[in-house]
Amino acid sequence: MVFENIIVETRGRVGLITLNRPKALNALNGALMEEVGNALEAFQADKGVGAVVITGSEKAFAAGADIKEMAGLSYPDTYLDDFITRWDRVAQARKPIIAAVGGFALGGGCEVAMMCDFIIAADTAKFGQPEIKLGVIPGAGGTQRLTRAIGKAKAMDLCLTGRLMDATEAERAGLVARVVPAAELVDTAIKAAEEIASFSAPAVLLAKEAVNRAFETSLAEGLRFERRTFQALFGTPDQKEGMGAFVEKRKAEFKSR
Ligand SMILES: CC(C)=CC(=O)SCCNC(=O)CCNC(=O)[C@H](O)C(C)(C)COP(=O)(O)OP(=O)(O)OC[C@H]1O[C@@H](n2cnc3c(N)ncnc32)[C@H](O)[C@@H]1OP(=O)(O)O
Repeated sequence: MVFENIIVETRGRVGLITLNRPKALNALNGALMEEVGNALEAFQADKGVGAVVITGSEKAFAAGADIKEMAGLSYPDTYLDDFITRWDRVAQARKPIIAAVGGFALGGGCEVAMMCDFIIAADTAKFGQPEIKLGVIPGAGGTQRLTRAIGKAKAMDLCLTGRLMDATEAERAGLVARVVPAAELVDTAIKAAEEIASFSAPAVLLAKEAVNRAFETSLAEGLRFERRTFQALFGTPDQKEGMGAFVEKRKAEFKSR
């Protein structure tokens, strides 16, 4: 598969997608997002890949949706084409995705990072939803995922003022899982993804599904889903291997079965 706006590689059992429109600070145009969706689908089909990392450049993870591409659109254009629906391929991916964010993650950039399962940020990262300065509001989850991640007060602050939040504040607020020195960003994310990929794939995918349930359903429903999923995993050879290896004081060798 040939990609023009992203670089796609595998590192061991990790799929790595690097957003690569440096002159536009990785502004997310239709072509780039189509390529990201296609790369994720290819990684989904590849049994050798257990987790994915999406990253950008040192200066920008992504400075948002491509304003130049959107500027001339009318309401019927945006409503009928609904281009952001195509971005949902990130949120709908079944394998875990880590966003490794350095530099700007603004507007759609912050939203794509939030579609991933967790964010590891460089100490240089800056997050924001500055759409208000463009006369619009976030359109790819910024008012919803951000509010669930950091709460109403901070989400309102960011969406209404358009101010940026640095990595320390983002970690304190709960948007970011870890902050690391910029030089260690991609290696740290790949190491975390490698660790995830070394576990039992059914357990990993179900853990992702169960955590996501917490955002979509009541506590009682979520707990029921978690309990049934936990119980079902006792039907897998990997549960026997994982617990057997602990008892026998050896490293588990999961077969994803
Ligand atoms: C998802 C939805 C529905 C909406 C959105 O995401 S709306 C977009 C939200 N993002 C923004 O509003 C950020 C826009 N960018 C900036 O404010 C600045 O570029 C910056 C603060 C991130 C960086 O400023 P800096 O002075 O360091 O760099 P620039 O000269 O401004 O940018 C370099 C180069 O990149 C182009 N660029 C940057 N962001 C975008 C973008 N979102 N869309 C299209 N192009 C972008 C910028 O125009 C410049 O290129 P040119 O010199 O060729 O114009």
